[in-house]
Amino acid sequence: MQPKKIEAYIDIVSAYSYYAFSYLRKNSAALKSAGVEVEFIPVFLGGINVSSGNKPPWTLPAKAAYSRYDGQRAQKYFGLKFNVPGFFPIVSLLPQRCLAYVKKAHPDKLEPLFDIFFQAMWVHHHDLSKPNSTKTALLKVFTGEQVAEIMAAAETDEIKKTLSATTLRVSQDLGAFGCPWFWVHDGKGHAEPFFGSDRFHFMWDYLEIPHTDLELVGPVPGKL
Ligand SMILES: N[C@@H](CCC(=O)N[C@@H](CS)C(=O)NCC(=O)O)C(=O)O
Repeated sequence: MQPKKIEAYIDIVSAYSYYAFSYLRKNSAALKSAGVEVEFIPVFLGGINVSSGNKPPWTLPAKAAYSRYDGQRAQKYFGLKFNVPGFFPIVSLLPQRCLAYVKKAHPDKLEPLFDIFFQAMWVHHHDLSKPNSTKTALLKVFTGEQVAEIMAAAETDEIKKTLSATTLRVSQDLGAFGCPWFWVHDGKGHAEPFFGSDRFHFMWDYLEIPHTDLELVGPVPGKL
Protein backbone atom coordinates (compact mmCIF):
# COMPACT_ATOMS: atom_id res chain seq x y z
CA MET A 1 0.00 0.00 0.00
CA GLN A 2 1.32 3.45 -0.98
CA PRO A 3 1.26 6.15 1.72
CA LYS A 4 -0.93 9.25 1.33
CA LYS A 5 1.13 11.69 -0.67
CA ILE A 6 0.87 15.01 -2.52
CA GLU A 7 3.23 15.47 -5.46
CA ALA A 8 3.24 19.25 -6.05
CA TYR A 9 4.52 20.30 -9.49
CA ILE A 10 5.37 24.00 -9.34
CA ASP A 11 7.23 26.75 -11.20
CA ILE A 12 8.41 30.03 -9.61
CA VAL A 13 7.04 31.97 -12.61
CA SER A 14 3.53 31.01 -11.46
CA ALA A 15 1.98 33.17 -8.71
CA TYR A 16 -0.60 30.44 -8.11
CA SER A 17 2.28 28.03 -7.45
CA TYR A 18 3.52 30.53 -4.84
CA TYR A 19 0.11 30.52 -3.11
CA ALA A 20 -0.04 26.72 -3.11
CA PHE A 21 3.55 26.37 -1.88
CA SER A 22 2.94 28.81 1.01
CA TYR A 23 -0.30 27.12 1.96
CA LEU A 24 1.17 23.61 1.97
CA ARG A 25 4.17 24.75 4.02
CA LYS A 26 1.91 26.55 6.52
CA ASN A 27 -0.08 23.35 6.94
CA SER A 28 2.89 20.99 6.96
CA ALA A 29 2.50 19.97 10.62
CA ALA A 30 -1.22 19.17 10.17
CA LEU A 31 -0.47 17.21 6.99
CA LYS A 32 2.30 15.29 8.72
CA SER A 33 0.02 14.37 11.61
CA ALA A 34 -2.59 13.20 9.07
CA GLY A 35 0.08 10.92 7.57
CA VAL A 36 0.38 12.87 4.30
CA GLU A 37 3.78 13.29 2.68
CA VAL A 38 4.32 16.39 0.49
CA GLU A 39 6.91 16.43 -2.29
CA PHE A 40 7.68 19.66 -4.17
CA ILE A 41 8.81 19.03 -7.74
CA PRO A 42 10.21 21.73 -10.07
CA VAL A 43 8.72 21.82 -13.58
CA PHE A 44 8.90 24.22 -16.52
CA LEU A 45 5.44 25.75 -16.99
CA GLY A 46 6.31 26.96 -20.50
CA GLY A 47 6.99 23.34 -21.46
CA ILE A 48 3.72 22.15 -19.91
CA ASN A 49 1.86 24.72 -22.03
CA VAL A 50 3.58 23.58 -25.22
CA SER A 51 3.16 19.88 -24.46
CA SER A 52 -0.52 20.15 -23.47
CA GLY A 53 -1.42 22.68 -26.19
CA ASN A 54 -2.50 25.23 -23.54
CA LYS A 55 -1.81 28.98 -23.52
CA PRO A 56 -0.99 31.08 -20.43
CA PRO A 57 -4.28 32.55 -19.12
CA TRP A 58 -3.05 36.17 -19.37
CA THR A 59 -2.75 35.80 -23.20
CA LEU A 60 -6.57 36.01 -23.39
CA PRO A 61 -7.54 39.64 -22.61
CA ALA A 62 -10.68 38.68 -20.65
CA LYS A 63 -8.70 36.29 -18.43
CA ALA A 64 -5.93 38.89 -17.95
CA ALA A 65 -8.53 41.45 -16.80
CA TYR A 66 -10.20 38.95 -14.44
CA SER A 67 -6.86 37.78 -13.01
CA ARG A 68 -6.28 41.26 -11.50
CA TYR A 69 -9.29 40.68 -9.22
CA ASP A 70 -8.49 37.02 -8.64
CA GLY A 71 -4.84 37.73 -7.78
CA GLN A 72 -5.78 40.32 -5.13
CA ARG A 73 -8.33 37.97 -3.56
CA ALA A 74 -5.86 35.07 -3.53
CA GLN A 75 -3.17 37.22 -1.90
CA LYS A 76 -5.58 38.29 0.84
CA TYR A 77 -6.65 34.68 1.40
CA PHE A 78 -3.11 33.27 1.47
CA GLY A 79 -1.62 36.18 3.47
CA LEU A 80 0.79 37.34 0.77
CA LYS A 81 1.27 40.83 -0.66
CA PHE A 82 2.98 41.70 -3.94
CA ASN A 83 2.52 43.31 -7.34
CA VAL A 84 3.14 41.56 -10.64
CA PRO A 85 6.67 42.57 -11.68
CA GLY A 86 7.02 44.75 -14.80
CA PHE A 87 9.23 42.09 -16.43
CA PHE A 88 6.58 39.31 -16.05
CA PRO A 89 6.57 36.74 -17.58
CA ILE A 90 10.09 35.32 -17.62
CA VAL A 91 11.50 32.17 -19.15
CA SER A 92 12.03 30.32 -15.89
CA LEU A 93 14.43 27.65 -17.16
CA LEU A 94 17.46 28.84 -15.15
CA PRO A 95 15.83 28.97 -11.70
CA GLN A 96 13.87 25.77 -12.35
CA ARG A 97 17.06 23.94 -13.42
CA CYS A 98 18.80 25.19 -10.25
CA LEU A 99 15.88 23.79 -8.23
CA ALA A 100 16.02 20.48 -10.14
CA TYR A 101 19.71 20.16 -9.21
CA VAL A 102 19.17 21.20 -5.59
CA LYS A 103 16.41 18.59 -5.29
CA LYS A 104 18.97 15.94 -6.25
CA ALA A 105 22.13 17.21 -4.55
CA HIS A 106 20.85 19.17 -1.53
CA PRO A 107 17.29 17.89 -0.95
CA ASP A 108 17.00 19.44 2.54
CA LYS A 109 17.52 22.89 0.95
CA LEU A 110 14.81 22.53 -1.73
CA GLU A 111 11.97 24.14 0.24
CA PRO A 112 14.08 27.05 1.56
CA LEU A 113 15.28 27.71 -1.99
CA PHE A 114 11.77 27.59 -3.49
CA ASP A 115 10.76 30.10 -0.81
CA ILE A 116 13.68 32.45 -1.58
CA PHE A 117 13.08 32.19 -5.35
CA PHE A 118 9.34 32.92 -5.00
CA GLN A 119 10.11 35.94 -2.79
CA ALA A 120 12.86 37.16 -5.14
CA MET A 121 10.56 36.96 -8.17
CA TRP A 122 7.25 38.20 -6.73
CA VAL A 123 8.03 40.33 -3.66
CA HIS A 124 11.44 41.83 -4.54
CA HIS A 125 10.97 41.84 -8.34
CA HIS A 126 14.30 40.23 -9.19
CA ASP A 127 14.29 38.76 -12.68
CA LEU A 128 15.56 35.22 -12.07
CA SER A 129 16.08 34.56 -15.77
CA LYS A 130 19.20 36.75 -15.29
CA PRO A 131 22.15 34.74 -13.86
CA ASN A 132 23.23 37.54 -11.51
CA SER A 133 19.79 37.75 -9.89
CA THR A 134 19.66 33.98 -9.53
CA LYS A 135 23.13 33.93 -7.93
CA THR A 136 22.12 36.65 -5.45
CA ALA A 137 19.04 34.65 -4.46
CA LEU A 138 21.03 31.41 -4.17
CA LEU A 139 23.48 33.13 -1.80
CA LYS A 140 20.64 33.51 0.73
CA VAL A 141 20.59 29.71 1.13
CA PHE A 142 24.02 28.49 -0.01
CA THR A 143 27.73 29.36 0.37
CA GLY A 144 29.59 31.04 -2.52
CA GLU A 145 31.21 27.73 -3.41
CA GLN A 146 27.86 25.93 -3.49
CA VAL A 147 26.34 28.70 -5.63
CA ALA A 148 29.09 28.17 -8.23
CA GLU A 149 28.40 24.41 -8.11
CA ILE A 150 24.62 24.93 -8.61
CA MET A 151 25.01 27.47 -11.44
CA ALA A 152 27.40 25.11 -13.26
CA ALA A 153 25.11 22.11 -12.71
CA ALA A 154 22.14 24.06 -14.15
CA GLU A 155 24.00 24.22 -17.48
CA THR A 156 24.69 20.48 -17.71
CA ASP A 157 22.83 18.14 -20.06
CA GLU A 158 21.94 15.94 -17.10
CA ILE A 159 20.00 18.68 -15.29
CA LYS A 160 18.46 20.07 -18.46
CA LYS A 161 17.19 16.55 -19.22
CA THR A 162 15.96 16.05 -15.66
CA LEU A 163 13.76 19.17 -15.84
CA SER A 164 12.44 18.40 -19.32
CA ALA A 165 11.72 14.75 -18.43
CA THR A 166 9.72 15.80 -15.34
CA THR A 167 7.88 18.44 -17.37
CA LEU A 168 7.01 15.92 -20.07
CA ARG A 169 5.95 13.30 -17.53
CA VAL A 170 3.58 15.64 -15.66
CA SER A 171 1.92 16.86 -18.88
CA GLN A 172 1.81 13.61 -20.83
CA ASP A 173 1.33 11.01 -18.06
CA LEU A 174 -0.30 13.04 -15.25
CA GLY A 175 -2.56 15.26 -17.38
CA ALA A 176 -1.07 18.67 -16.47
CA PHE A 177 -2.05 21.76 -18.48
CA GLY A 178 -0.88 24.39 -15.96
CA CYS A 179 0.61 25.05 -12.52
CA PRO A 180 0.31 24.30 -9.69
CA TRP A 181 -0.44 20.71 -10.64
CA PHE A 182 -0.88 18.01 -8.00
CA TRP A 183 -0.83 14.26 -8.28
CA VAL A 184 -2.37 13.00 -5.08
CA HIS A 185 -2.11 9.44 -3.74
CA ASP A 186 -5.04 8.44 -1.52
CA GLY A 187 -3.16 5.78 0.45
CA LYS A 188 -5.41 3.04 -0.98
CA GLY A 189 -3.49 2.52 -4.20
CA HIS A 190 -5.25 5.24 -6.25
CA ALA A 191 -4.10 8.67 -7.39
CA GLU A 192 -5.87 11.66 -8.98
CA PRO A 193 -4.86 15.03 -10.46
CA PHE A 194 -5.79 18.39 -8.90
CA PHE A 195 -5.19 21.79 -10.55
CA GLY A 196 -4.78 25.12 -8.82
CA SER A 197 -4.27 26.67 -5.40
CA ASP A 198 -8.07 26.84 -4.96
CA ARG A 199 -8.85 23.13 -4.84
CA PHE A 200 -7.41 22.13 -1.48
CA HIS A 201 -10.88 21.46 0.01
CA PHE A 202 -11.41 18.81 -2.72
CA MET A 203 -7.96 17.42 -1.99
CA TRP A 204 -8.71 17.12 1.74
CA ASP A 205 -11.96 15.29 0.93
CA TYR A 206 -10.10 12.95 -1.40
CA LEU A 207 -7.49 12.28 1.29
CA GLU A 208 -10.23 11.96 3.95
CA ILE A 209 -8.68 14.67 6.12
CA PRO A 210 -11.12 16.59 8.34
CA HIS A 211 -11.19 20.31 7.46
CA THR A 212 -13.38 23.34 8.12
CA ASP A 213 -12.53 25.59 5.18
CA LEU A 214 -15.48 26.82 3.09
CA GLU A 215 -17.96 26.24 5.93
CA LEU A 216 -20.33 29.21 6.19
CA VAL A 217 -20.49 30.70 9.67
CA GLY A 218 -23.95 31.98 10.45
CA PRO A 219 -26.44 33.32 10.94
CA VAL A 220 -24.61 36.57 11.79
CA PRO A 221 -26.23 38.10 14.94
CA GLY A 222 -28.29 41.21 14.13
CA LYS A 223 -28.28 40.58 10.38
CA LEU A 224 -31.32 38.34 10.09
N1 LIG B 1 -7.77 28.74 -10.37
C1 LIG B 1 -6.37 28.43 -10.28
C2 LIG B 1 -5.66 29.14 -11.41
C3 LIG B 1 -4.21 28.71 -11.55
C4 LIG B 1 -3.59 29.33 -12.79
O1 LIG B 1 -4.20 30.18 -13.47
N2 LIG B 1 -2.38 28.88 -13.10
C5 LIG B 1 -1.73 29.34 -14.32
C6 LIG B 1 -0.25 29.53 -14.07
S1 LIG B 1 0.03 30.80 -12.87
C7 LIG B 1 -1.94 28.26 -15.37
O2 LIG B 1 -1.10 27.43 -15.58
N3 LIG B 1 -3.11 28.30 -15.99
C8 LIG B 1 -3.50 27.37 -17.02
C9 LIG B 1 -5.00 27.46 -17.26
O3 LIG B 1 -5.69 28.14 -16.49
O4 LIG B 1 -5.46 26.82 -18.21
C10 LIG B 1 -5.84 28.87 -8.91
O5 LIG B 1 -6.54 29.64 -8.22
O6 LIG B 1 -4.77 28.43 -8.49
